[in-house]
Amino acid sequence: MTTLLDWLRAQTDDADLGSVIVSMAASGVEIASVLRQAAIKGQIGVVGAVNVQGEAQKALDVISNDIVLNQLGQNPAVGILISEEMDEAVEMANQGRFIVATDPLDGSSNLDVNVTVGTIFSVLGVAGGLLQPGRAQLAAGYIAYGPAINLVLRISGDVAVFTLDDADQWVLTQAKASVPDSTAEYAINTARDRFWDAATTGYVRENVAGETGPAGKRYNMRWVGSMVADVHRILMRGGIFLYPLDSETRAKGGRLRLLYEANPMAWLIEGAGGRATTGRESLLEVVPTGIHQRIPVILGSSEEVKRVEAWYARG
Ligand SMILES: O=P(O)(O)OC[C@H]1O[C@](O)(COP(=O)(O)O)[C@@H](O)[C@@H]1O
Ligand SMILES: [Mg+2]
Ligand SMILES: [Mg+2]
Repeated sequence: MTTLLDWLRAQTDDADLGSVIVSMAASGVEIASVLRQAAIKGQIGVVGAVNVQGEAQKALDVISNDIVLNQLGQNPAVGILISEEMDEAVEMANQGRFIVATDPLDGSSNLDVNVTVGTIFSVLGVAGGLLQPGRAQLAAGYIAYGPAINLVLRISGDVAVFTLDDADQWVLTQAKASVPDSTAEYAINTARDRFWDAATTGYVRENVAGETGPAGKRYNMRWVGSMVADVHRILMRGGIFLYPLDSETRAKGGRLRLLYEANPMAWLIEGAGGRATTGRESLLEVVPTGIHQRIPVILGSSEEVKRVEAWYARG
């Protein structure tokens, strides 16, 4: 049995970097426990309400953020925390060498219906400043809270998958996740069809045409609505995920966040042999202009991502 600590020791000589990942993994164990019992404790679907003990109830997004803040606050290696749930970057008292950017609870609209959600994180060096391109990441990962609880990690080599056991230990269950180059499965919110640009519309129409279209094969569509769950499926068996720029999200720059959704997922997908783009440039090359910047995201099996890029290159 290979544990998370065994794997970290083999992956990096930097014990501080390893400790940041251990802190995120510990946050995941705590968040998993909160999610398991949230309905019992009346924490599902209520914000600003008061529970039976008369305590103010906090949304699970906020509870998850507090857990990460507390775990990282105890780690001397962490200098700065950027979170979807906090307007400003927080300078940690320890003034450590690492920045962590996190979406503490991704897919939270799925909580009410007991569908997989996750925690996403990216690790950068403090010396590079807050606005570093994804290519500068030192490590990235996510925790998927599904039927099994998985921690998926990449430092700079292979993408590894761990599963939480009954003793709250992370056990390595896949040493090298690999995204196949080709796929017949795509993920996009098709209810946004009327807002799409020509490239997205063109690509999806070809897929819907299946074996009668230019792709010459039948496709299937899957959309969980939790990026973590959709990306996990792609890491496990291939596929493509699209949250493109559309006429409704254009003014904001997209839907998903660059620092703590797009970049860590792109880092993992590329590490597993896949590809990640905005449609017009490599996601990992984008230099952020703000910590909560949004970005179009297209990632997954390389042949499919290249097909979308070809559509964008047409105009
Ligand atoms: O509501 P839509 O258009 O299906 O968007 C779903 C996307 O939004 C997200 O839920 C955004 O994440 P948060 O839940 O962290 O805000 C992604 O996980 C998911 O891919
Ligand atoms: Mg999210
Ligand atoms: Mg979130």
